[in-house]
Amino acid sequence: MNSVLSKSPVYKTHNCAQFLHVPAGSLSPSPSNRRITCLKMSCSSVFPTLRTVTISYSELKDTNADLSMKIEQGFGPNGLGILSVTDVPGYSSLRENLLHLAPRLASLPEEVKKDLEDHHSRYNFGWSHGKEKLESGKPDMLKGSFYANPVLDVPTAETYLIERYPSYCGSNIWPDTALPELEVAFKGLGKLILDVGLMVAFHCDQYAVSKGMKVHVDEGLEQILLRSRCHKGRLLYYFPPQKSNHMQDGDSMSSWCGWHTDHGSLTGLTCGIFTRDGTVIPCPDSAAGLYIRTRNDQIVKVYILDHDIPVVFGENEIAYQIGETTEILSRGFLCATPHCVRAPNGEEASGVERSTFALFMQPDWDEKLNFPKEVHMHREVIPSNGVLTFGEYSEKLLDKYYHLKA
Ligand SMILES: O=C(O)CCC(=O)C(=O)O
Ligand SMILES: [Fe+2]
Repeated sequence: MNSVLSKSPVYKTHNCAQFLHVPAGSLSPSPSNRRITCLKMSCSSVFPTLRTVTISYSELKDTNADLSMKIEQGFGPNGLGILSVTDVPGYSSLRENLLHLAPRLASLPEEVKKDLEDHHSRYNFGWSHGKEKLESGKPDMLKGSFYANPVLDVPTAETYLIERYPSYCGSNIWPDTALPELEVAFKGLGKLILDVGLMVAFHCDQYAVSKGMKVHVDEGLEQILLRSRCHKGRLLYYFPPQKSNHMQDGDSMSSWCGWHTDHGSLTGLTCGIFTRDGTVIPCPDSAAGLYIRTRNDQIVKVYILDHDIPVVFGENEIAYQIGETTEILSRGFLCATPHCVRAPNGEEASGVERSTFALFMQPDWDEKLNFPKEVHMHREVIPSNGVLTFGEYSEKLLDKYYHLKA
């Protein structure tokens, strides 16, 4: 395996931040009706900041609550593209437990991390560092990722499926000896974000119905996600400036994570933590963090007002974004969210690391996707009958972007 690894080309993956760049014309020109304020950033540029739409956990779990307005403000054609869920029981400690393990994982000896790599899945299971590409085409050394399915350690035992869809059908790889806490912490947070995400999906379906869309009882977002074996968590660790090259690209908006839309259905995101030598610190550069491009082509930094102090969305909130597959299947009622992550700049940014977690909720590899006649994304991979399984669709996208087979 090592000899294969040493010769292996650099891959980009579907979950990777740099995988899909947003075509300029793909965003709706309609004006956003969200309240916009401006924040002066340390780099002397001014970016509008918007408060995320928030839904409390108790509202969300009430299946009789009409949350259509909030779903529309968050995910609809004029929405911001992100909403966050507050007051989720047990969330804060699960988040802290897992995010603190990211710097520890990243600082394990290289040979230990090598054993956690999975070339066959194009590094979509286990440890991945320097296997994905930056916008410049150079290997992405800025961050390390650890991928696992938080629900199923072995999604299938069928060899032909593992060969056909290695990025979904492979098995989890846990650092049982080097970092045994990781498995429990990863699964705990991943499953909670999934459970809350299913509730978000229920209300997305209700919204689509309220807009007159015919959603067959088995074909709504909630049911598609409920029966999927393809959910994938990604623990992200952004290396501090001196250990990476990002100072070279430091002035660009997407210096830590390029502009992209996620490929699956719904992504759950934690608010990242910033650390120096493993100790939590406030982020030294208010311009650093998650950015979103709105439907009217405005770039905004995502804030919520926490005790009236603007901070990157609340550390006790789970943010959700729409992925491309949902935009396609909902015929545009729910829109994918272009986003990127900016690294901190300046003297004080030295030694600053960022850790966060994303859960990519996506349809099962066997799920038949009926594409509409008019699609503005990846038209060339969709056959004339408009039907592909999610597994086929994902593999075609990997081939399209990378021309590389594992
Ligand atoms: O680091 C973040 O906050 C976002 C990461 C992300 O967008 C991704 O992994 O797709
Ligand atoms: Fe993303």
